[in-house]
Amino acid sequence: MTPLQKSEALIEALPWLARFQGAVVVIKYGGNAMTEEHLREKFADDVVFLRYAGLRPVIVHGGGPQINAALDLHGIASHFTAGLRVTTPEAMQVVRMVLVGQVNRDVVGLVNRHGPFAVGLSGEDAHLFTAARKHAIVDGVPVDIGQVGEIVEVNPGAVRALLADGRIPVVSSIARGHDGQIYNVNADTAAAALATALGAAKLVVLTDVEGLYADWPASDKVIRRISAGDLAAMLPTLSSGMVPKMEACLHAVQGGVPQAHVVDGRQPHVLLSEIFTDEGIGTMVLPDEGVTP
Ligand SMILES: Nc1ncnc2c1ncn2[C@@H]1O[C@H](COP(=O)(O)OP(=O)(O)O)[C@@H](O)[C@H]1O
Ligand SMILES: CC(=O)N[C@@H](CCC(=O)OP(=O)(O)O)C(=O)O
Repeated sequence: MTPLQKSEALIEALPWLARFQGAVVVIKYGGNAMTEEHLREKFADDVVFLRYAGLRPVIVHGGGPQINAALDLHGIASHFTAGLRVTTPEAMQVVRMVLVGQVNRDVVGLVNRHGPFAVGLSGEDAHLFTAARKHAIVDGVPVDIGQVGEIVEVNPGAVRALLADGRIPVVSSIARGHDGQIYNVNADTAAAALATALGAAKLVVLTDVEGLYADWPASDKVIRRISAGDLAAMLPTLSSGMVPKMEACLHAVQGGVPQAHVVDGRQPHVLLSEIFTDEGIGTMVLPDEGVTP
């Protein structure tokens, strides 16, 4: 690249830099998107770039595959119902240990190679997330899935204080209940709840597929834009991990977040491509009035 091309690439970002100056962007970093070392470093570079560019990034991380590995090691069987891990009390201890003690630390460490930015939080801290026991709905019938929580209250004060101090909050999706128990919350759900509570300008969900496939697994045609109404109609047809993910995007947009994106975390620098270009990366969910047919 010549110096002129470099300058042109930078200046192309000007409209987005102006638009998102000071904006809070909540980034859901999925466990499947963090399996390769070189991609993890690029992800952290992107987040720090956003911070220096004047945005206020907040990371909510997952860790599904990392939890699976630890449960296997402990000889604890685990399965998913409607995209949610059935969580026994003994599995809950492992989930918390892996998310808060391992994955959170790894993400904080990657970001902090660049300076004193990242501060890790569990959703339990300062009552960030309060949850109630959630039941999965299978064929219209509520099914008990153990210590899985749905978020009933978000108290984002601690996150706001960190943002005001120029930090990058890194949040694990564990919540406390009014009943004193701890709950395992799907990380997409947690990210959407936090994006809504913070009045974020965007929710960006990094996963291991290109976006929402129109007719998965029969075809890999990616839906580029979808309205909240059309997504609500499509939800009952979705399977596995896409159920909580798309439900989360829908709730964020219905809760006032102007746009939610599902993007491919296996693509290097996908976060910068999404925020600073008009290339149509992944799937964008918009409020009903925001989608032109
Ligand atoms: N319609 C769909 N479009 C894309 N992926 C789908 C769809 N339905 C199910 N999936 C599956 O959902 C997975 C993503 O969910 P999940 O594994 O929970 O990701 P993450 O760990 O990033 O949260 C994809 O890898 C894919 O196998
Ligand atoms: C209730 C529930 O399913 N919790 C998830 C929490 C982690 C998560 O969501 O991780 P990913 O984003 O990598 O899928 C779990 O136990 O796997």
